[in-house]
Amino acid sequence: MPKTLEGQITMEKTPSYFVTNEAPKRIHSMAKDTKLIVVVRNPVTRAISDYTQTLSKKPDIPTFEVLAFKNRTLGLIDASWSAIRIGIYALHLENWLQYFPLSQILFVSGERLIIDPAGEMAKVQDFLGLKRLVTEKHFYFNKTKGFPCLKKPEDGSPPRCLGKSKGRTHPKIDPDVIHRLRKFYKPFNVMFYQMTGQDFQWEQEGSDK
Ligand SMILES: Nc1ncnc2c1ncn2[C@@H]1O[C@H](COP(=O)(O)OS(=O)(=O)O)[C@@H](OP(=O)(O)O)[C@H]1O
Repeated sequence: MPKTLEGQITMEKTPSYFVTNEAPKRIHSMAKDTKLIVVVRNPVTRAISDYTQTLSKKPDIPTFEVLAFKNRTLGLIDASWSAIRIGIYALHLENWLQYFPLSQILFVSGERLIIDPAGEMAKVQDFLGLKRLVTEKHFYFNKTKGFPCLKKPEDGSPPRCLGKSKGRTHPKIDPDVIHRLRKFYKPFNVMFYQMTGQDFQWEQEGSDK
């Protein structure tokens, strides 16, 4: 970590911290006033996205449908597969709440981040006690990329989209498998909404498209 000067905040991004058992205790013992930001998306889409990322590096892995089940005939989901386990957000959050109050954690909706990046960034800036400097004018929707991209109107620098590995097309997954995964996640999602006081609406039709 670089030294943080007066008036500065230091930020660090490691997605795996959220699901690492030892992380809350370690971060708390380092700085208990640390603010935490977690971007969460529909766990079904998250699992497919995770698989898509692995597949791009290891094209020979079994299909998503095969990996998702311990026993497909019995409909038994393999919750030990990391792509699935990571999406059990309530389980991971419970671990963090042993060390940090909810007020120190901001949950950003991954879906809203795509639909309304400026709106989600306003929440992030408020949470960090920053002036709302990043606003609507810093985003535009890039039709080729299919996602919002960033521009800096102040200095005239070229717009910037996230890299090729973000926003890839997902493979088509058997609808029955999607259905079973939705059912699997539902109680954990409901628990997560209760714990956070936020309804992410992942049960709505089409939210995992
Ligand atoms: N603006 C913008 N541009 C591109 N992609 C965007 C954007 N906003 C959110 N997303 C979604 O971010 C997903 C990739 O993030 P990751 O969590 O995999 O990133 S990281 O590996 O943790 O760095 C990525 O998931 P995939 O679509 O599965 O690739 C995107 O859906």
